Amino acid sequence: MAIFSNLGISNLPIGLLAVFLIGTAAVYRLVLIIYRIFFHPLAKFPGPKLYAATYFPYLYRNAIRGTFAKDLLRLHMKYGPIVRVTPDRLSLEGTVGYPQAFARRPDQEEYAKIPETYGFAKPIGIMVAERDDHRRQRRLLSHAFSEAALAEQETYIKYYVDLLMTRLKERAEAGAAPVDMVQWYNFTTFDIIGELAFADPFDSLQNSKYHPWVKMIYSTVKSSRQMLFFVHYRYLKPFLMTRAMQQNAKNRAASVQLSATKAEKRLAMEDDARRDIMSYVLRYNSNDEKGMTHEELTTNARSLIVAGSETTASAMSAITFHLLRNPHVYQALVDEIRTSFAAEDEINMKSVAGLPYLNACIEEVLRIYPPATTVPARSCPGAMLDGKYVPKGTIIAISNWATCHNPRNFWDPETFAPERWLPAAHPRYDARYASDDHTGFRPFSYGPRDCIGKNLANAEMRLILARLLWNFDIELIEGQDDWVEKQRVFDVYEKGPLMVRLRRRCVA
Ligand code: HEM
Repeated sequence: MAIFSNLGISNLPIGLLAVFLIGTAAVYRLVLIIYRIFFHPLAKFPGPKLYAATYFPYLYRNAIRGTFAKDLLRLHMKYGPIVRVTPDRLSLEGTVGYPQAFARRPDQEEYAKIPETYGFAKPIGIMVAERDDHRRQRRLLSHAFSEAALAEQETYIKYYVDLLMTRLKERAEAGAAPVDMVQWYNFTTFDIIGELAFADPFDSLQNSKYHPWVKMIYSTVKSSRQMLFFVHYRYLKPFLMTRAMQQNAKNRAASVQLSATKAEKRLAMEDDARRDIMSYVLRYNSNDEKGMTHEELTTNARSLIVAGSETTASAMSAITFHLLRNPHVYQALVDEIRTSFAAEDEINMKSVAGLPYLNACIEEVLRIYPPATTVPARSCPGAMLDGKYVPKGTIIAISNWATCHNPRNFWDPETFAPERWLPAAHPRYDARYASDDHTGFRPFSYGPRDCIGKNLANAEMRLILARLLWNFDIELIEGQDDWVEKQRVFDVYEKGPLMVRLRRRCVA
């Protein structure tokens, strides 16, 4: 109350005092809004005024409604490659963001990761570590993702792709009832990465059902996103925090615990005959300051599972959807796969890497349906972007979705056209796509923190797709045209089932 007596208002009646306080708060908000819209250093960047004035529209659409990742296309089409989306946040198209902010910046301060956006309290682990710590961990992990390591891991990957084929053949033979491909791709990618990171698959393919941890993972990612809303609007928590959100938050805690237990189990193993990701890290990990700490090892094991499964399964689900909706593309890919090999056992990671149309289909799905719709945000160190100064501490994030769907960057962007990625010498090359601007197409991000698992992801996608189309004729069950359109995004796509009918192909 000393403050009130200093202001000389301690003797005001309580009602008047309340009016005074509310009035002061309202004037403060008004002045703040005017400042943010007209005088803030980011005022020179275009965007809706409401977004510049308050965090609410961005946070509500992003964290609660899950529509913001796709809304960004409209904003970028209207305002250009840089749009102000909150008082202190800019959304960038990849055409500006990748070359100007994400590229290597030797001798300059980096655009730093923001641990809270991942739900991390501390900068531990490769995803959020600061520059030097990141470099050390990345160097150690990169042994496990080299071409040579990938070749050694093929045995594990092949085992699960074989198992997927077996399970799908069982389904096809049991009367061609429709199957949900989202679920089967999830089973496969989680089993593979579980085997590679923990030496412990989730046995989803074995049991033909979700492991509870895998089932939880989507809700744990969603929970991290939703909680960001309540960081800004704590007082709305009792009104907007639904039972489902509370359950998501509990799932997140359980999932962190389970992955720590699995990682501990792997670290306790003495099996140096294994050639999984951990075996490489441990082989090069020393006990001096260049190695990874125990906490980093366990945190990274979980990060690999989250980063390496959902993303690849999303891309696989979407490629299936787009192929089946575009029969001429489906047929061209089937023809390439079925004429390139004499027998199924010729299909391996090396032999599929050279199939141009298959590679073009994968590039195209990563464009039209980038598994990371928005690349994790960074904090600007104070730098020029597109000729304008962006102050230190401004949050920037690149929208892959807006970049890849903007007709300024890609001709006929809503059409699934693998032809745009073919070399001019290919018989299916189509010159209409020659004007596409590929600068902003970086589905695996760019620079020193780009995706370490991109070779693994591409290898998995090529192998699964080639084996699938070798073995089956596939048909989309009707009534699913809006499968992509209706998906919301909470960092990852909220995918519904993708129902297809599989028929075993008759091989003479
Ligand atoms: C289609 C599949 C995938 C896509 C589209 C994808 C995309 C991405 C993106 C956009 C990033 C963020 C980079 C940044 O913040 O600048 C990332 C990081 C990362 N990804 Fe992937 N990813 C995929 C598969 C995988 C796989 C299979 C693994 C490994 C098992 C993996 C492991 C990682 C790791 C460890 C990071 C952090 C790298 C670092 O900070 O140095 N990803 N990925």
